[in-house]
Amino acid sequence: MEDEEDCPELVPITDITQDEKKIPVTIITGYLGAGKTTLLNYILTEQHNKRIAVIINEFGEGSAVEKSLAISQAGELYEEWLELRNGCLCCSVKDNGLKAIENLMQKKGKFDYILLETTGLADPGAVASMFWVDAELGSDIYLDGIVSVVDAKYALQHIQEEKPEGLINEAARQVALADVLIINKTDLVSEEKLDAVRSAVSFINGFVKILETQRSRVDLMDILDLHAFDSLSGRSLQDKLVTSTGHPHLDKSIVTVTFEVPGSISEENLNLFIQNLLWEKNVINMTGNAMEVIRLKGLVSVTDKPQQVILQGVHELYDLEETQISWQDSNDSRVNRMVFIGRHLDKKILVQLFRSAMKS
Ligand SMILES: Nc1nc2c(ncn2[C@@H]2O[C@H](COP(=O)(O)OP(=O)(O)OP(=O)(O)O)[C@@H](O)[C@H]2O)c(=O)[nH]1
Ligand SMILES: [Zn+2]
Repeated sequence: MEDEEDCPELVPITDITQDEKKIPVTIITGYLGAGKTTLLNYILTEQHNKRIAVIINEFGEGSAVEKSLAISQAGELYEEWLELRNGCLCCSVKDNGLKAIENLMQKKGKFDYILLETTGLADPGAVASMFWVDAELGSDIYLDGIVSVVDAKYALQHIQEEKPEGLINEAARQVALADVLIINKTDLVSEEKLDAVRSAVSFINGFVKILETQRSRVDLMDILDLHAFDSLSGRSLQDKLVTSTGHPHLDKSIVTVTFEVPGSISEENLNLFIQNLLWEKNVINMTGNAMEVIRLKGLVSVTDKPQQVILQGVHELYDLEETQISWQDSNDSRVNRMVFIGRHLDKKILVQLFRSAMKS
């Protein structure tokens, strides 16, 4: 009979969702040696009012000992959760962070934020995706944002490095996926160099918020609680679209493309449009290359839906979510606003395809 007390019927579903506080996760990514661990160390030793759980990736063998020394101060590598003086929790792992997060969930209540460092060569998109595919994880935590750290001295070199045909440069990919970008080690470069890094980065990702640091010293407020994936309100996206400058198309590099098309699209056609792009990869540009979308964001008007719908995509995965805002209440008449970050993107073709998907 005890089981019946937990029966879902006894508790209104709305109460469950309101009571369950999901824990935000921020992914810290960036090229080898850019300053990710320095950032996490800084956060772990600063006084702040958050209880942050940090997962540090120790993939690069060389620096592993040095890092753990810095944090544990015991000179030992550890894989268990370690409680620090300022209330934070820390764990270093050798493989992917998923297992560490699962272990961490057993300590629920001891922390209210998770920071996850990916290895320097990791594709943060794959890590981000895991929050969408793992339903069990998804009920406890949510992805708040992706922070990328670049090395001011080597960023240009890393970003511009040519990869063999078909491969995307991972440094550029990390910039493309970032919600916040930290240009670290500014002490090592001239103002001119810093300018060049700044423009290279905004060329790739027209929406990224840029911070410039030494020793990864950031204001926590600038990197936490971004709600980059859940509260992309119609207004903020519109503001972004208005202020963004059109970036010229350049083959072989990652660029940002945005458009706005008034009207509505059926859910079915919207899914087809996205799937052709993300899954089938059969959308071709003028030079015959398949468009490759790394990051996709949108505010769409779906036929027969009174609410605004938010579209979020990272690589092959995407998600359509109805917002609380209905089109009637907002001052906007129905319009679709889309942002694509990726390679071989052609705005004209994307708009044409979207328009024809609206008609059919
Ligand atoms: N000059 C200078 N050095 C820095 C700065 N920030 C970090 N470093 C140094 O850069 C090196 C790499 O920093 P980490 O924080 O370990 O970099 P990481 O991104 O975690 O490196 P991986 O985990 O190997 O990818 C360390 O020796 C740091 O002390 C900075 O602002 N200026
Ligand atoms: Zn690191």
